[in-house]
Amino acid sequence: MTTRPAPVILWFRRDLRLADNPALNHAAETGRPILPVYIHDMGPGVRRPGAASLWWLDKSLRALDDSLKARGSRLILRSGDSEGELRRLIDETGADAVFMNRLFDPDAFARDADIAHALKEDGVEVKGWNGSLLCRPGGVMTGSGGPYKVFTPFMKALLAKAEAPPHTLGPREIDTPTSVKSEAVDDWSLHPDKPDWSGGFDWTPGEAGASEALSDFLSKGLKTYSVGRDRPGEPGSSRLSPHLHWGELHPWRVVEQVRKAASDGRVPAAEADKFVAELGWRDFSTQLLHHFPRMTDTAFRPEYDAMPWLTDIKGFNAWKKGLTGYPIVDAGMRQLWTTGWMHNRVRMIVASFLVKDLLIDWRKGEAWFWDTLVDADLGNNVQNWQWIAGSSADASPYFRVFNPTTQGAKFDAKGQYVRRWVPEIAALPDKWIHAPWTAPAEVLRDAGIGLGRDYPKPIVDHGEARDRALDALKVVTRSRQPDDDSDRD
Ligand SMILES: Cc1cc2nc3c(=O)[nH]c(=O)nc-3n(C[C@H](O)[C@H](O)[C@H](O)COP(=O)(O)OP(=O)(O)OC[C@H]3O[C@@H](n4cnc5c(N)ncnc54)[C@H](O)[C@@H]3O)c2cc1C
Repeated sequence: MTTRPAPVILWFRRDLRLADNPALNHAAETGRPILPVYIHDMGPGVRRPGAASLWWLDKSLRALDDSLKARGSRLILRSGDSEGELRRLIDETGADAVFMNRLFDPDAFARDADIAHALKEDGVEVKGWNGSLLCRPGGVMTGSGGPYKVFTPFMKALLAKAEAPPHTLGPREIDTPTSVKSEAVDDWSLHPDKPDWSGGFDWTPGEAGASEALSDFLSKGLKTYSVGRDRPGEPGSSRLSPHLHWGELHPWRVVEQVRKAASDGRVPAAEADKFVAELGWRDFSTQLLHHFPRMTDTAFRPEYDAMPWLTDIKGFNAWKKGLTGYPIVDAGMRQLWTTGWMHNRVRMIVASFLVKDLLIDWRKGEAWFWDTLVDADLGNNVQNWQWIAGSSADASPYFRVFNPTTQGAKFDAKGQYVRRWVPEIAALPDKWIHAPWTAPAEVLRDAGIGLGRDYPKPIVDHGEARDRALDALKVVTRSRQPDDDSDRD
């Protein structure tokens, strides 16, 4: 009688795909049965996903299960403490190996290291790979051996050193023992219900949805990406962020396809390069957080923790609800709430408004984004919020204050974006769409708008708020001079 070899546990986390999945490929190479498992661990230690992320997870797990079933396998679902559930599965099945793609967020990384250490002590083989970044943190370091703190040299070094792994589709058949019990995703209540505000989430989570989004972008937005990515009223960016966050496609596949579009002459090379550079911010943010884990809660530049933030509950609520009286800010916050996503240019504008015009701590904004974004990602969210606050490593200086009116006029000149998300002022002519309070009384009357009745008057005067922010900054540093509007590039 032949005994079945001990299975390998394939621990899925934020790598919810079968193609280009190093842990899956290595598990398949062992020739042993594979136990694909996802553990829903909402315990302390690692930041829990926000509500919009859980919405995504719900759908992505179902899609992954379908893909596994098509290969003769299935996704085993367990909930509870990660180490405890892995041990339970090991006891139940006799598995003696755990393969995973690494998470690089500091808390998850530390937890996984503890789990690996403990399991190895008990004779279990534990192995991890990079399946989510162009280059694992630490893969490129400065000449003096430290982590990069400035984006441009980081990206240059990354592109010079890191190599795309070969494209793989994963095994055609996956042998998974049928006797192992799984929980049901329905029982996890990941989809919001009190209230269910996800009616406007127009996304297709999962590997197939990610491929579709990439194809769509290659044939449309990429051609004019460098300009289009800054036009919130047009579909100019890839919208790949939630797919990338959940690991539904490998970033190197994205880079390869984008570069191929350029080498085939379908898009200008400069557009492809610009896109790859933006994608690099994802690696940059993650490696920064990995090397400086305190960044999740404290300013990268510690002097910024002395900022005299205000507790402005009314202002914070107006910001969250999209009722600040600044149309581009309100449009962004409503897009976020309705769709679980916000355009990058507008993320910068609304973040600057919160941190500078309202003088509210960036951590409050980061937490709101964390709960409401389908692409909420610790490295990207924390790094970008600190970038806006001026406290990150390679940050926009604090004295650069985004002017919501001129930003709106520049990047949403015809007001398409604002009209879509702030319909109560849609009838205003373009000239006043980004500053309704400056419109003459008869223009407002003709457009049927009563300011303060149909749409709020600005909750702060931007000029005064800017001066107040710069005053507050004096607490932090007296060495910099005030400047005007900021553009990231
Ligand atoms: C305050 C603030 C908070 C943010 N929070 C997040 C977050 O939680 N999760 C997140 O994925 N992005 C975050 N971003 C970055 C950026 O806004 C989004 O990645 C982008 O809007 C996603 O849309 P896209 O996929 O169409 O981007 P594209 O322009 O098509 O870019 C392609 C990919 O590159 C990466 N990327 C692009 N810009 C950035 C950037 N500035 N930083 C890091 N990666 C980038 C993303 O993975 C993105 O999907 C934040 C930006 C700001 C200003």
